[in-house]
Amino acid sequence: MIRAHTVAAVREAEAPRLTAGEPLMARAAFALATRVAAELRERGHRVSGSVVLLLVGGGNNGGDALFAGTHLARRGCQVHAALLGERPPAAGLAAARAAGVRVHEVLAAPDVPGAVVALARAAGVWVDGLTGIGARGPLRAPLTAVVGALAAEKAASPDEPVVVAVDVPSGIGVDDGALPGPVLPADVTVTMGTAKPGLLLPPAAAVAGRVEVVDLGLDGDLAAAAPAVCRLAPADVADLWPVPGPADQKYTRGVLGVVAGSQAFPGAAVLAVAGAVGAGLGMVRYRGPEVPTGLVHARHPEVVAAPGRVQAWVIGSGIDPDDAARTQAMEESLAAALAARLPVALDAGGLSLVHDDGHPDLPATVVLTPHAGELATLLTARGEEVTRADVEAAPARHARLAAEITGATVLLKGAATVVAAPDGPLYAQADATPWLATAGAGDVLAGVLGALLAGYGDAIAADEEGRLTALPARLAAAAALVHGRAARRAAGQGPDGSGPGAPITAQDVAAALPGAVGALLR
Ligand SMILES: NC(=O)C1=CN([C@@H]2O[C@H](COP(=O)(O)OP(=O)(O)OC[C@H]3O[C@@H](n4cnc5c(N)ncnc54)[C@H](OP(=O)(O)O)[C@@H]3O)[C@@H](O)[C@H]2O)[C@H](O)CC1
Ligand SMILES: [K+]
Repeated sequence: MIRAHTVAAVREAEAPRLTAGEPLMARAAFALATRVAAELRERGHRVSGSVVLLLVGGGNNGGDALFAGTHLARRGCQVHAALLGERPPAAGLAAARAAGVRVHEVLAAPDVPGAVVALARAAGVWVDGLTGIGARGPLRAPLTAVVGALAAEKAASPDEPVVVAVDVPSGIGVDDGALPGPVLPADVTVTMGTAKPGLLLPPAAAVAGRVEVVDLGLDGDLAAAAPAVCRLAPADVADLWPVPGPADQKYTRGVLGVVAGSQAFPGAAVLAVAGAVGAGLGMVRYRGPEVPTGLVHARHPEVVAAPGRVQAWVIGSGIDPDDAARTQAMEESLAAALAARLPVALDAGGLSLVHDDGHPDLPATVVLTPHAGELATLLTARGEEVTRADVEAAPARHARLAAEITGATVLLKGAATVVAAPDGPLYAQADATPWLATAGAGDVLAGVLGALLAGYGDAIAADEEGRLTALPARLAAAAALVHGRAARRAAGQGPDGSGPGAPITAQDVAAALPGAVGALLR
């Protein structure tokens, strides 16, 4: 699992070590230089003779870049430092000059962006050491223009320069993942001591590239600080996955009640059920009208269409809130779940059940699964004037707001999926593929989540002391990881999303679930 800590937590962890004179910056700079050298080699370039450009800000972020440039110069790189801070870090500058780094006072140039781009055109690696955790707000002039010009140059360059961000891409919202202004997208972010929330949270996560965490020896101090954002890795999900044993039967594996689909949208019933059975569970009880029931049975004859004991519910996929009969069925199953303290996934039309405070203080065992538009509608219905664009610009903040207002856990779907509960860390999962943006994919995800909730349903229902209140959020993040991995698998991409992929349908994703789960458990 990747754990990300806020700027305040990092400062607090660093302070005693800096006071004790620990060489944190030296460690950081050496690791940064090592990564830059590795990037050169991985692209078939010799380190010696390669041209590296340092973009140097006025603080210690720039200091990291300068000391790293010192190491690279000593390894034979031709290193250029563009000084872009009013007061460049003196110690780093002296060390860089002594090692033969060529220093350019570009702030004195009549055309600062032009001067930087001219240096960048000659360099194979650009090291973004403008601002790190000390940045306040969007980048100020002239960095805004410099970064904009470099981003355009990178996009247009046939040579594909590598951008390595120091600690964070300069200008992102370090603690909230916002993109308040222009940022130079990184191929790799070498982050010091611990990951930062902005490297995992959308939209900024999309410009961080591959994140490499440098061990500065802060783990002990940071362990005391609860992480602000977590990202589950496959191994974490494998540890969570309810794998059956010899003593298991369908009720110990988990039975899921599915209230999805309607005469108007029968397919959603098939897809939600397919997501559940593909993820693996004891049994599905499908509750719905004749047409979707017939379709479900045609593809999943093992599904039971009769009422009975369940350990979790999926409610709402493919249901229009204006459909009175289906809305009544949704209300009844939600009421039954709450009365029995069973976990629930509320998807699509099911979200309308929390548009008013008819269910005040929902437990965190209720997991809402909106996309940005549905979350904007929900928040607006609950008195927060919010648009889809607002949610997309700050997904984590709005997911947390909805969790606080409703009491439920919120899984906000998107290119990166954010999970927020009223308490505890945010989760930010980036396991999907753009091919997953296809009709019905959300229905399948609801089924995967339902299967996981059913697997833990009895334990959650029996959890009087609240020891498992953090579990639904973790299961939601796990469902997002498996759903994304199944989509990559179905699209013919690597587990890391590599490769161009190919068109997939929601059913392809469901069909790839057993393989994706099996790959996790290996
Ligand atoms: N603490 C340590 O020894 C270690 C730090 N690490 C690295 O250092 C940075 C944090 O360094 P810090 O000096 O605290 O701050 P930054 O360098 O990130 O940024 C401050 C400089 O940036 C300017 N600034 C601030 N906001 C903006 C903005 N919106 N636009 C443009 N420029 C901005 C600021 O100028 P001021 O005039 O506002 O002072 C400073 O010049 C951390 O990220 C690590 O990279 C080591 O890695 C570990 C040890
Ligand atoms: K930076």
